[in-house]
Amino acid sequence: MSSHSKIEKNPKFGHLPLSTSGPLETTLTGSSAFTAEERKTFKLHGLLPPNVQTLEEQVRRAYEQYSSRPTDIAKNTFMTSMKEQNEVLYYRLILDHLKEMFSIIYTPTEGEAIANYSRLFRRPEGCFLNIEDMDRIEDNISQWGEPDDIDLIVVSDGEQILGIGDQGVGAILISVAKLAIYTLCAGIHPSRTLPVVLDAGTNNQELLDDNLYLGLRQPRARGEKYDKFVDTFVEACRRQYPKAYIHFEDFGISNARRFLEKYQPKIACFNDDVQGTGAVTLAAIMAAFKVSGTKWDEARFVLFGAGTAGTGIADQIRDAINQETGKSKEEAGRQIWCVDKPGLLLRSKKDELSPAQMPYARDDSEWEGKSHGDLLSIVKEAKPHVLVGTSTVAGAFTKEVVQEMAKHVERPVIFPLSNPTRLHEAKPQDLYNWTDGKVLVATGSPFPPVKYKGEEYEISECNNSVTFPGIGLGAILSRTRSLAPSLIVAAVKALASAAPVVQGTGPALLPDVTDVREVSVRIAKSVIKASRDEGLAQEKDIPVDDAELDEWIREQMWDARYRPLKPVGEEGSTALARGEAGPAAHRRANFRL
Ligand SMILES: NC(=O)C1=CN([C@@H]2O[C@H](COP(=O)(O)OP(=O)(O)OC[C@H]3O[C@@H](n4cnc5c(N)ncnc54)[C@H](O)[C@@H]3O)[C@@H](O)[C@H]2O)C=CC1
Ligand SMILES: CC(=O)C(=O)O
Ligand SMILES: [Mg+2]
Repeated sequence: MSSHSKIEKNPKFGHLPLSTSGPLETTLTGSSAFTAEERKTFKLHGLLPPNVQTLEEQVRRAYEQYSSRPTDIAKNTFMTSMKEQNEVLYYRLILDHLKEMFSIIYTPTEGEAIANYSRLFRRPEGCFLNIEDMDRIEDNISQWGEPDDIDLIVVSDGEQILGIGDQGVGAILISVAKLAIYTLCAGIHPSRTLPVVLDAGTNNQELLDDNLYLGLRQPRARGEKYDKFVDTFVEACRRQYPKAYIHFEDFGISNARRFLEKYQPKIACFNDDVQGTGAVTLAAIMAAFKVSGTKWDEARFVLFGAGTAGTGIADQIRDAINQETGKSKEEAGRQIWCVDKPGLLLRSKKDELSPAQMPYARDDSEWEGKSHGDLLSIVKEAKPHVLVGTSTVAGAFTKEVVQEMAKHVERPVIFPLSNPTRLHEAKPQDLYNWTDGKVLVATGSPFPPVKYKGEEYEISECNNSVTFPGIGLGAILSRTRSLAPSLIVAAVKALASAAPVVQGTGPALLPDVTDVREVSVRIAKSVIKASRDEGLAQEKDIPVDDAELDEWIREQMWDARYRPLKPVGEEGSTALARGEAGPAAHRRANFRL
């Protein structure tokens, strides 16, 4: 069997890096939406009931089936099967019910699916690499297509999945979910992507003891062997898919930033937890300050949980203060108080701090005679305008802490960002109640609207899913050689310019998920321009004119609709659902279990 989406000539732009229109060559067969002509061409009569349906009718039926599933995890499993059967229908169904389904295919429900991966498993989806088979990495990677076929690789080693820790091989599902978000929110062609898990073992005893666990049953590798594993993977990607942009997701605290610093200058890569989270949080803070009138030179920030995400956020805030006020980065860092397990980060504890935490360690002399071991004491002293949680400590923002903060600032900005929902540092409803409705809040996972004094307030979702799709789209279309920090700054500015918007009764600090496709265009445009200005863009045909650039981006965004099909005429094709055909789809379809 062979099927692939060809790179086409567009009448206006000529060659386009991504193909999103025109007929697909395919041998794939099946689905009630095949036209009468296609049924004839592909000899489908007798394999299908006679009524030809539209995609809209299929969506209606699929939505009824979805709605009949009794629990969120059952809905998630249904959607996983749907994706296997018909990718176009899967994406159309979600796009038509984006707000409702986002939390089913992404956080929080995807976290549950990942934790139960080896029990819910039906079919493998993605590329499984393991540390004991290092010699085979290049070969395994090469099976997913020709060098031009893959634009985007999402990879995780599963050590710190969302806030639920080490999930071993189940991490494949975070790579799969992030890629689905790329397609939904930025129109990245689903067949030109590759989800990867790097299985280096696991330290999750429950998984090691589970005889159904599908990953390597051994402790997580560290040190030289582990680094060689990641290096071998990156080098194999560079050789096999030289144009692909690599997104690192949910690596552990000791590795995430280390690899970002190692690879960022050399290749087009991105760490979502460090950079994506930092970018979306900064944009939400900028929007909040437009509402509260807080000035950057006086703003104070307490960041609770100074790990991968927390220090990524700290860096973005520090750089924003530096840009907005002209203060040095060192001076800017003094407006930020980072708190971790032992309390405030202090210089005297430097041996216990990571390199990412070091710039934020406070001088001990500032805190002589003052308590700095708990959040309440730190809030009392620092009097922050902004309090962000990336600690995985549910309920850490207590009534006392929040009310202490509200004593010192008119509009406390509070972002409990730990996922999944059950780990949030506070619930938005409580934050409203405790601050007389003055809080400006955004959360890591979706929350229903808050009811306060007879009004309803939408809660903005401050999740890196608002930023990474647009950044990725910009990086891919410009074929940026690397994602320099200035490209992230460009993305933040584009996002911040889209908020706040007045939504119902209150200001939304970030655009709603239903607008995120438009937001992605905006972000991608900024990233592409920045890449070109920095001399990093390898794509030669980027339009100079703004309106044309907009059109050029939109032309290359994949949408969930059926494209005409034409046969490639190979013998022996099997009956498969009608979906998008491409090399990755072909590999998925070819599994025999
Ligand atoms: N909303 C969003 O877009 C994102 C949210 N997150 C969430 O942030 C959380 C943290 O993720 P990562 O930074 O990747 O994990 P991490 O493990 O790198 O960082 C967590 C940090 O919290 C600290 N911590 C743990 N208990 C604490 C306590 N009692 N007091 C103070 N600090 C404590 C840990 O020592 C660690 O430094 C997760 O729940 C994750 O889902 C992460 C990335 C994006
Ligand atoms: C959203 C995300 O990337 C996380 O919670 O890890
Ligand atoms: Mg993550």
